Amino acid sequence: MDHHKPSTALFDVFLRLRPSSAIDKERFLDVEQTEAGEAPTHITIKPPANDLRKRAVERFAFTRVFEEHAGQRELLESTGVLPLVEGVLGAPGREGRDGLVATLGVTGSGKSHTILGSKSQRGITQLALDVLFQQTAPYLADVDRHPNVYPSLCAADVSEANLLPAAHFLDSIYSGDASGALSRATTPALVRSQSALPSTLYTLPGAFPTPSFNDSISSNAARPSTAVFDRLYYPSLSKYHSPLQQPRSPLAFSPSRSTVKPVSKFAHVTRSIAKFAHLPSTQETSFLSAPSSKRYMPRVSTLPQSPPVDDIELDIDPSAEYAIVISMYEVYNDRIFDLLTASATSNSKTPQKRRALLFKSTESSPDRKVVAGLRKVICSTLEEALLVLETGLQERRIAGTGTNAASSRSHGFFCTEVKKRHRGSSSLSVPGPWTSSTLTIVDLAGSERARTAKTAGATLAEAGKINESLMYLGQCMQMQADNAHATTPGNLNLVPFRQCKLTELLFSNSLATTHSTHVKTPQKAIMIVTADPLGDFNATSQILRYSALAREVTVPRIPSVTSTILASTAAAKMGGAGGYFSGRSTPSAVHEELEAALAAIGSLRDELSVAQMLLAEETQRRQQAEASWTIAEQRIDEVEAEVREEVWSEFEAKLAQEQRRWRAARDAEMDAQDEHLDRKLELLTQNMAIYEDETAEKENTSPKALDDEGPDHHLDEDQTSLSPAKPAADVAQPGTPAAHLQARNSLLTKELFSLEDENRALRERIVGMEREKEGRREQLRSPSKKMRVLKTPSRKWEGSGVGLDDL
Ligand SMILES: Nc1ncnc2c1ncn2[C@@H]1O[C@H](COP(=O)(O)OP(=O)(O)OP(=O)(O)O)[C@@H](O)[C@H]1O
Repeated sequence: MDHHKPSTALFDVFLRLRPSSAIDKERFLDVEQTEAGEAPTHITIKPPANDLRKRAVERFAFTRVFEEHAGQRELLESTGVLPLVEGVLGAPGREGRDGLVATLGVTGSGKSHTILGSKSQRGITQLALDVLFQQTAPYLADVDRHPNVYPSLCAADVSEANLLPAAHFLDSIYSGDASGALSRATTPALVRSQSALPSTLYTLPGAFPTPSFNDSISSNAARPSTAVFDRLYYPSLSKYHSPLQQPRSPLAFSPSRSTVKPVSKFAHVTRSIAKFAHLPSTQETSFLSAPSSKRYMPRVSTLPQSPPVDDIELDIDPSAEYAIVISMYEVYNDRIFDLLTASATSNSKTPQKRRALLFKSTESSPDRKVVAGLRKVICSTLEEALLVLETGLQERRIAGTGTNAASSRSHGFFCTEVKKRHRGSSSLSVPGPWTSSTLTIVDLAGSERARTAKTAGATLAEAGKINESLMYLGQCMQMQADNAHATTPGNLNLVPFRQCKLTELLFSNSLATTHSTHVKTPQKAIMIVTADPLGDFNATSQILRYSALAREVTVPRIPSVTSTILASTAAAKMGGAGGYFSGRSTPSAVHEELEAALAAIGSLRDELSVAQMLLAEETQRRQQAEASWTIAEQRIDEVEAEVREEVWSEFEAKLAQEQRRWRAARDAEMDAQDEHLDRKLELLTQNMAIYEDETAEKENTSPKALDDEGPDHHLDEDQTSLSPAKPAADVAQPGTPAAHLQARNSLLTKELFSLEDENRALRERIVGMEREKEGRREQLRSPSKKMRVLKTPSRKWEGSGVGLDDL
């Protein structure tokens, strides 16, 4: 096995060249040959002959360069993917280490081919899964047989995930019964016959003509009996089959040949089929491409088996128990979407809106960010893992562009989580806690130029987002390459990975994080840059510039005419100015300097065009933001008017209510005053009656005494109307009953006076309040004073007794 040499960079960067189908194009990329036995590490790119910008030849260094003939297995072995797989398994007694493999390149350069393979070749993802299952098979925890395994795995998950055993997951997707998402019923997908296919399927754009009877016969001819087929390819599911309902092969239909090209609307499904179904090369699609609400389980038998990896041996911890958990998500327009939960994996007839997930620290993972809320599937066999992978791929955003018929429009993340725990020395001992390490394989969307890719509308907008995220990725890659060359730790730059979701997801696990009790080793990462040596020079050179571990501008290629002009110009300048160029300057040195300058100008122009594109996107985004701002402002005005209206009517209602309360209180107080007055008058009247009675009595009993006092010595009518005190002549003798009565009379008179004063004062206050109320009404009628009143409702009108306070 060829293990690459270790590097201090966060990523080891490999370059893979794809065999080009374009024969009429000029090759611009050459691999520098090395001594026998050594793998190439450098390439040079030369601008095309008709390049008007006169760019220089550039030389790039990578960890290793794979030429066109390199196969999938060579890539698996020589890029360090196997050490990554070994890393996630963990050394004996040790926790595993996270690993990341990503591909980067221009659209159509072979990223998906490298990661996911083709119709006949498996990609790194399938190969890594195969190796992983082969190595762990004897040590895999049995989720179905040991009831405590599943709950313990769920409890150990730190990402708020929804964990499911594969059989349950596949059953929920392919059973055709949305309600029974988690039932253990027989999987109808396995018993569905050809006749069950919806007839509308054949009338959809991109669909094949109705299959003939002969087609289905012929396609079945070479297949083993259905029972054998299912035992072979669905071993984990066969245990759920009812003995009464023997499962049949998932399909008995192979589409006939068709010249109908699938339209881009269905391209994402078509692509998955084209890549994984074992169909003749002319067949572009199958029944799986129809957008039916029912899903059909892909056939494992149709997936490529090559290259084999049975002979690969890795170190494994024999004292450990393992569980393999698959999850998949995509980053689309800078948002994360689960590929195993979304609409495509739903049986619902109406498409469900996809919910974006967060990359965050969770309660159980405070020191490390994770994609929270993913659906994760526990797989016991390679077949289950491949079916889950296939299911997720059908959800991924793919569209046809001018440069690739099935272009990835999102960055796809395929995560294989290896859970590991110590199984205990004896069968009775308690197993240790689960630890977890993840191998993440990323298929990045390709950078593209709108002009070459001929994209428009939503696809153009997607391209903008893709290019933007790739530009940020480029900055991070350049920074990490510079750091790798830094001589002292003080010269290290901070990799600006928080600029977008993509870089955050790719880089955040590469940096060491510590926790009070737990130190996790940073992930090991590999970047495979893919390029077509006969493809788009500008786009490819740009990717190479920011992804290469090192770059240098080498001796430029000088076109003969330019060379002559430059030579004569230089000679003239040297001769005429007497050392315009220093004495050591020769014409060839001048040429080199000028060509280097031209090369720099060329590369600046490239950067400028990217910047211009980004600027156009930003301008468009700003205009959209401004439009929505205006709409929002209008809405705010409307809402404000509504609120004002509402508050005003509420205020008026409250005012009327307060007025009613105030009137009632006033009436009550006036009644109380009247009653008080009546009582006083009554008292007075009673006293007067007593006085009259006593006087009469005295007159009757002591006529003499009465004669002494005189005939006018009683309260006359004027006295009842509160006349002033009698003259001194009328004053009775002290100690006599008359004097006593006189004293009482004067007391009552005083009291009467004070009551009358009080009464007058009350009347004046009532009149004052009436005036005040009128004044307030006047105020409220004036709109300019509305708000003043509105602002002080609590002081004036709120609370039960506030109006009365003013009284
Ligand atoms: N090394 C290779 N050998 C054979 N065929 C290849 C190779 N690389 C790419 N191809 C073929 O080229 C075509 C485009 O490749 P692929 O879809 O992998 O590109 P991509 O970089 O993923 O593009 P995009 O970014 O648009 O998704 C496919 O048909 C693929 O099979």
